This record gives sequence, C-alpha cells and structure tokens, in this order.
Amino acid sequence: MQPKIIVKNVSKTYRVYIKENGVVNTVKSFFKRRYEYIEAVKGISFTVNQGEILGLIGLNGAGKTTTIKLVSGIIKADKGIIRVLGKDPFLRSKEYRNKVSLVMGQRSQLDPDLSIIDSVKLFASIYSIDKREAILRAKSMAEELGLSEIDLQKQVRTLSLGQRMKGELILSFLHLPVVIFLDEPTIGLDFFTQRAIRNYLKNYKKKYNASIILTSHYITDIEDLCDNIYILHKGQELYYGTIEKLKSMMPNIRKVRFNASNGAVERISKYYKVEEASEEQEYFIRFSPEETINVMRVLSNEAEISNINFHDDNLDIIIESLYKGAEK
Ligand SMILES: Nc1ncnc2c1ncn2[C@@H]1O[C@H](COP(=O)(O)OP(=O)(O)OP(=O)(O)O)[C@@H](O)[C@H]1O
Repeated sequence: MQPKIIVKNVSKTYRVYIKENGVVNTVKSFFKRRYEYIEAVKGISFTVNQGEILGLIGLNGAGKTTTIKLVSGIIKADKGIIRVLGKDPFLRSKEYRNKVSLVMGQRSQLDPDLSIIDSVKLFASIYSIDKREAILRAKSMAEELGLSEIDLQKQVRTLSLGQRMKGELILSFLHLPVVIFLDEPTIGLDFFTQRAIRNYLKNYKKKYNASIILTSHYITDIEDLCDNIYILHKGQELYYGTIEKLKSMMPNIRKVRFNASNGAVERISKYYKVEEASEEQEYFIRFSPEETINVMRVLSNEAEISNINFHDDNLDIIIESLYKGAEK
C-alpha cells in the first residue's frame, strides 16, 4: 500500500524584508528593497504509512512548524514533492479537507464567545455531518478526554488551557479525519492532561487507522506515541527512523546531574568534562556505564555534592548528543 503521506526532497525558503533605519534609508529602500533569505527546510524526505505516527523533533527554529505547514498545504514548497492521500495538499480540494485535520497547539479554531458544543454544531454544518451525530461524537470524545458535559456548555473563554485544548481536539476530529497534523498539541499542559491527550490520540489512531504527524518538545509524547521519528536540525534531516534503531546506533550513555560549588566543579573538571545545566549551580557529566564507579568516586572525593541524579540512556540524552555531534 502507498504511504498516506509522501515528502520528497522538499525545501522552503522564506524571504524577509529588511526594514532600514532612518528617513534616507527608508526612502532608498522604497526603490531598492533589501531582503534576507531564511532556508527553513532543506531537502527533507519522509513517508507516513496508514496507522503510523511520525514524530517531528527539533530545537526551536529547526523547521518543525514549517514542515507541518508544508505537509498540510498551508504554504507551498519551493522545491520537492508532497503528496497527502495521493493529492497535492496545497490545492486543498474539498475531498482532501474532509479527510485531513490540522491542530496547532498555539492557535485556536474555537470561537471564545461560543461553547464547545456550539462550535461543534457549526462545524457539523461546514462538514455536512448530521447535527445529532456530531453532538454524539463530541460527547463521546469529551468523555474519552475527561471533559465534562458542563465544560462542553461553558463559554470557551472561561475554560482552562487544558479544557480548551481538549475542545480543540474534539472539533478537529469531528469529521473523523484519516490524516492528522498536530503542532505541539500538549504545549503548556499539566502531566495528567498531556496523558489524557496522548491516550486519546493512541486510541483514535488505532480505531481509524489514521496517519499522524506530530511535533512536540516533550520527550514522553515522542516515546509514548511515535512509530518513527524525524529529527530536524537547522532545516535538515539529522535522523529518520525508529526510536529503537536510534538507541542501538548510539553508544550507551549515562548522565549524572548534581549541584556543586564553583571550586568543586574546577576540581571535577580535571577528570571529566563538566557541562552546565539550565539551573544555577547545577552541572552534569556524561559517561559510559563502565565508568560509573569512577565517576561516583571522583564526585564524592572532590565535592560536597547535593542533589545527585543519575540517568540512563534516555531518548532526550541521545537526541541532545546528536545535536551536539551535528554542531562539531
Ligand atoms: N513566515 C515566516 N517568515 C520568515 N521566517 C520564518 C517564517 N516562519 C518561520 N520562519 C523562520 O524559519 C525558521 C524555522 O521556523 P519554524 O517555525 O519552522 O521552526 P520550529 O522548529 O517550529 O520552531 P519552534 O520549536 O520554536 O516552534 C526560523 O528561523 C523562523 O524564524
């Protein structure tokens, strides 16, 4: 069977107008505009089969949202081929729109003045779904997501972020799409809401054999949901394949995170490369499992350590190492 989503050698460059400072320069730029070119995505290729979830991973600005916009047909690629359900998504035919859905975690389709159920009724008429059937679907989806009947009736602007996101999903899945694009669907949500959304997506994929592309900065989303991952770095492919293959490709890495004084860090640095963590006075060392005893010895000899934490070769450590390798 043909993959439901095909992306072949796709590139996208944005042209940004450079605004000059000062009156003279503004007048000059009226005649000769200066532009900067941002190569957001460079020659990316992947496919998504029926019943598959592909996770798009990358640092801020890596090109994830651009990729989602290209594949969903919001913007046009400069180069390459994109096919979704055999069609060019940029043409956005009615048939295509009826089978596809796009959820952007940071942009809402819900009208803040209406309730979720009112929006559901509106969407039902747009997608020509029987109103009663749409309400039944919405209620059953709400139950699965842990959203109460009362929440469905409340004005959207009074709902919490998590409740709104659940409403967003109900609306986006109402027409039972078979291809779904999700850009950071769990952003800013608490642990329980994230889990409810993950379970919902997993069940939906299974029930409707849907093909899904998802971006997320949360490694749990990626590990829990994705059959394949595509790691983007500066608009290009850094890795494409399963999580298991990625783990088997990388040397076994462990990481210890600890708090220590500056003096202690200096002493430990004689033995191991100490890296700064995001929090103040927090540091970490990467090492192979065979070195564990030695690392513990160095740390206990050289410093008064508070708050020590060991991690095994978690996916986040592996991906971080990949990024570091790409920077060398
Ligand atoms: N409409 C636009 N015009 C100009 N440049 C853009 C536009 N959209 C994105 N970019 C640039 O393209 C690059 C990729 O951006 P993109 O939003 O795709 O990254 P991302 O991986 O989704 O980032 P984040 O994780 O921060 O959301 C960035 O340098 C960004 O500034």
